[in-house]
Amino acid sequence: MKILKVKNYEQLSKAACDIVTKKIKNIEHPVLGLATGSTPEGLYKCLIERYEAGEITFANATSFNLDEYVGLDETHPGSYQYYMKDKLFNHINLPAERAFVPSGTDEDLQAHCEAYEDKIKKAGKIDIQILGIGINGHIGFNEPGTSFDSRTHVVELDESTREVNSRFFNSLDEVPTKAVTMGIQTIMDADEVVLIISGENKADTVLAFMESEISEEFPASILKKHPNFTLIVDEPAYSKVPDNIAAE
Ligand SMILES: O=P(O)(O)OC[C@H]1O[C@](O)(CO)[C@@H](O)[C@@H]1O
Repeated sequence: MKILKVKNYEQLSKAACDIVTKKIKNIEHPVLGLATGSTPEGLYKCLIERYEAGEITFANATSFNLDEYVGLDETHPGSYQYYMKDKLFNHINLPAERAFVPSGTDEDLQAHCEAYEDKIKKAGKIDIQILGIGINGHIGFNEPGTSFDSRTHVVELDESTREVNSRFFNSLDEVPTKAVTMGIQTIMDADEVVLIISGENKADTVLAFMESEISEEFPASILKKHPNFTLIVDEPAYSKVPDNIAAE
């Protein structure tokens, strides 16, 4: 595990943007694994700026998003399809037919999950997977207790996750109870994984991550076993980690 400690959210977004930019420039047909939530917004702004400046192109890229709420389609402002269009896809030249986000409205969600895995396989592999983390250690929507062997599947969301994410909805009642998410094994199969964590409200989560044994009770802990994993964390998020916890 490599840890990149940076001062603030701006530097965190730039550090993640530099890593993704390098991949895009060095790989002929890059396959990007993308995340939603508040944390990657700065990364997406930076990628848009570099695209607009002519520094990078997404013409040969493919992307796969981590997750989507069950029951929300792309017209719902709380859906991740809407988020991705709004925050990134509408502003770059990534071909729409290669910008994959799981569907939360497919009639046969089980078949959809299997087809999503097949699409990733067909694309080769995910070259770089961007991740955020939930306060309970979830990655994608893989809540505590999810098998490390899991592939894309339908999950029941933890109440704590629904509460935290209710800020994107008018009320808690509107937050779906289920989601489709890439599995933990799907994430671990990526060539490179970058976890970005920012802000004081994630300080307990970062401490729990740093102290965690590898356990399905704290899904992100498995990332410590990934051969090419970088944690990018800002000072407020790292503020509770004592000096005696070694950062490799
Ligand atoms: O960046 P945020 O908004 O804290 O979200 C953290 C994580 O939660 C999710 O949005 C799912 O709840 C993940 O996809 C994301 O990485």
